Amino acid sequence: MVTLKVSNVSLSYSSVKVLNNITFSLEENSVVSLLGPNGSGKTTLLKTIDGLLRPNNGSVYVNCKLVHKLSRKDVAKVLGYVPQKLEVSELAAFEFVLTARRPYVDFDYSKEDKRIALDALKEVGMLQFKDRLLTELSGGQLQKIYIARALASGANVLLFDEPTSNLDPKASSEAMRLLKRISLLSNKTIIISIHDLSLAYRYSDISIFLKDGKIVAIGRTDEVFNADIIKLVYEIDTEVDKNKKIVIFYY
Ligand SMILES: Nc1ncnc2c1ncn2[C@@H]1O[C@H](COP(=O)(O)OP(=O)(O)OP(=O)(O)O)[C@@H](O)[C@H]1O
Repeated sequence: MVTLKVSNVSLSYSSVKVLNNITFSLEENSVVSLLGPNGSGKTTLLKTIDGLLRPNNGSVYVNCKLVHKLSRKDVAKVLGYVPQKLEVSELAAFEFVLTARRPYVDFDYSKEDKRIALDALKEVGMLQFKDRLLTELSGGQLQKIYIARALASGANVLLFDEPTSNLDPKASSEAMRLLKRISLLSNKTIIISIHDLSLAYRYSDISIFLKDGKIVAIGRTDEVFNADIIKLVYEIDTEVDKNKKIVIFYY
């Protein structure tokens, strides 16, 4: 089932066009890598999908609903956006994950809300850290708590802006494995903006390559990931090793 449809989206900051006629549809149970050099428009596209930025042209639909017509409360029920810079407040992990239930709450969180938050913490393997303050977590642990919060929101389209950028190699692959598992178990569509080509190649089902605000290539990762596309997008020489599922760079 198609969960996200981006149709002819263009967006300019002042007079500079940053997204140029972006069109694609995604289905549930998929991990999607959003790739492209610095400044190619990845964050702008994620924020536009989340309704934080309004496109000059085109539309974004989630579960067939036009995102820019929804209230922020209703957007939070269908889309979870996790920015690159994770904010750290003086909340315990459980309290923070519970805030994902705010759009559903009139007065106070229900037993069901609390159960959903605990289940999400369990899902990401962080139940034992539920009472730990966010300020006292490592970068990898904090990323997992943010993933738990996105899960607890009930949204079926989750957007992550460079979730691995501050993580060491082990924590990065753990986070990607977790997102992959969640997409399969919970019927989510997960878009991840990412610079690590090997992680994208190994863990994503679909890849979207952006350059100068345009889609250069989109399709199944095993079909679109090749040295020619990477050269076109990043202007570097690589070899894509299909057996080891890694991208080797020739500097
Ligand atoms: N608020 C803004 N006002 C004006 N220009 C902006 C604004 N935000 C981003 N830009 C410009 O839009 C372009 C796309 O930026 P964006 O952050 O979407 O790229 P990106 O692909 O996410 O980059 P990176 O990989 O470095 O995070 C860049 O040229 C950037 O300078």
